[in-house]
Amino acid sequence: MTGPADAFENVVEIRNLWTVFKSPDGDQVVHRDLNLVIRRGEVLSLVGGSGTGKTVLLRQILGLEHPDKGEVSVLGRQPGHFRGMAAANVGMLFQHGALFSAFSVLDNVAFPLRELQVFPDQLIRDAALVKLQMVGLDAQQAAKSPSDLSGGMIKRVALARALIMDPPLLLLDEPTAGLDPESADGFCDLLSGLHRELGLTVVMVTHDLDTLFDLSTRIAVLADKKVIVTGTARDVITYPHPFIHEYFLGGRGQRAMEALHEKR
Ligand SMILES: Nc1ncnc2c1ncn2[C@@H]1O[C@H](COP(=O)(O)OP(=O)(O)OP(=O)(O)O)[C@@H](O)[C@H]1O
Repeated sequence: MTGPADAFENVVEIRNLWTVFKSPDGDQVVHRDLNLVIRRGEVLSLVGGSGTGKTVLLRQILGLEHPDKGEVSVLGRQPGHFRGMAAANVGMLFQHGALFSAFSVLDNVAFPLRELQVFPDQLIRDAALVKLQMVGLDAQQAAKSPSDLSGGMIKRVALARALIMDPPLLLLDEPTAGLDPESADGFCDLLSGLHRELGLTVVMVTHDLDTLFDLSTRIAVLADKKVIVTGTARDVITYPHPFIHEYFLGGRGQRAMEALHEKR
């Protein structure tokens, strides 16, 4: 099956991007002349210190924010220009799931389709149930309220909602944050399977090195207000930069590196 992403080898193109936040204390430059291309089918992870603008970049790809200068294009168009169909092109898994607490699981997943006011309700419910099944949840869980779910289940429901319109591009903000190691492993396995089966392009922000090494096909490192290096885990780890040295070769990085060696 071919889809909208098949026509584009570069699913996301970010060219000469500047992001500046104005405040009474002066302007805060977050991105300065940042460039990044995300190719079809890859799992590109964004890594960087706190406040380097990783989440802002995801929001710009989604079209929720716009750069001060430069260009972001998704499938050849500016993200804000999907005319209400953004969810059909880009699915977003927010850090804390962002479910509506007053809605059932099923209604949360169905929400983006209902918003379109195009499809009959039975079809929408069936589509939501199929997506819940894809993330390992059954009809019994569909009737529950988000407050009855574990952290891992909330992430799964939020993922089902992000995928409801079969978007070719999926954005993940800290997908395993707050999960215990077993749930985090299970969620990584699920993401990895869906990436393969659905042929998704994925952009992920994560601070968790296990998740990073498990899922990424390529890593982009943000420092000095731009992308300083992109490549495989091995490529970026050997790039000479103080942030990379501290991040990957400090105590926690060493442990993750040992785990990476054990896997191969
Ligand atoms: N709407 C906004 N108005 C003003 N400043 C903002 C806004 N959104 C983000 N910022 C600032 O931009 C910087 C980058 O924020 P962002 O959340 O993207 O960082 P991050 O790399 O995701 O950090 P972390 O890893 O800690 O989540 C931060 O200093 C943040 O305070």
